Amino acid sequence: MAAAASPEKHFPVSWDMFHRDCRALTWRLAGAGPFDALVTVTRGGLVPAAIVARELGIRVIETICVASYGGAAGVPDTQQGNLQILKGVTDAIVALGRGDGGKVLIVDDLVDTGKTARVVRDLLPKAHFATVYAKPMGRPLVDTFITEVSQDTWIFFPWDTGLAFQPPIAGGA
Ligand SMILES: O=P(O)(O)OC[C@H]1O[C@H](OP(=O)(O)OP(=O)(O)O)[C@H](O)[C@@H]1O
Ligand SMILES: O=c1[nH]c(=O)c2nc[nH]c2[nH]1
Ligand SMILES: [Mg+2]
Repeated sequence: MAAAASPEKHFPVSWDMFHRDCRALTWRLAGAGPFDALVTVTRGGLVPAAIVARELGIRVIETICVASYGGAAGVPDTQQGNLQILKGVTDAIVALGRGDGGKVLIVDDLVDTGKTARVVRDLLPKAHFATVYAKPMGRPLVDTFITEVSQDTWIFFPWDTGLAFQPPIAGGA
């Protein structure tokens, strides 16, 4: 199944909300550890990974670099294309993620269709997958998340947005 072609609902997330939700995620993860390494799915996973790693005291951090959404200039990247792994993880992390003597935590900002999570899971099948937000299609692929939004909702992260004038509701906005 594909992602919602043109998400109807908006879920804007402020920096404060995001920080609070990442802390809540960490509380939920505390019982699932301890973790020997954290793998963050770039780029969206980088911000929650920094917060979760700080809270859980994880210092071994690796990236898996994946790209799949690419929109036209000036609009959100709501269309998912072919998923590309631009950089994988080291053999040592792959061994840990297969359950060889340690525990790996994967962190991403959200799971939507689950396409990204499936590719990362195939690489690290025994790792614990955590996202801050989840949509129904991708939810079965993650072990821990904090907030679920509907499939036709687009989540707007603070690093993708800024303050802007909002027309009054009475004007038909
Ligand atoms: O469940 P899916 O439908 O696969 O979508 C989820 C992925 O999409 C976004 O990443 P994106 O590929 O847009 O790159 P980015 O992290 O660099 O923004 C998001 O950060 C997740 O990694
Ligand atoms: O900023 C984003 N918001 C979303 O809802 C989403 N889904 C996939 N990729 C996404 N990126
Ligand atoms: Mg991403």
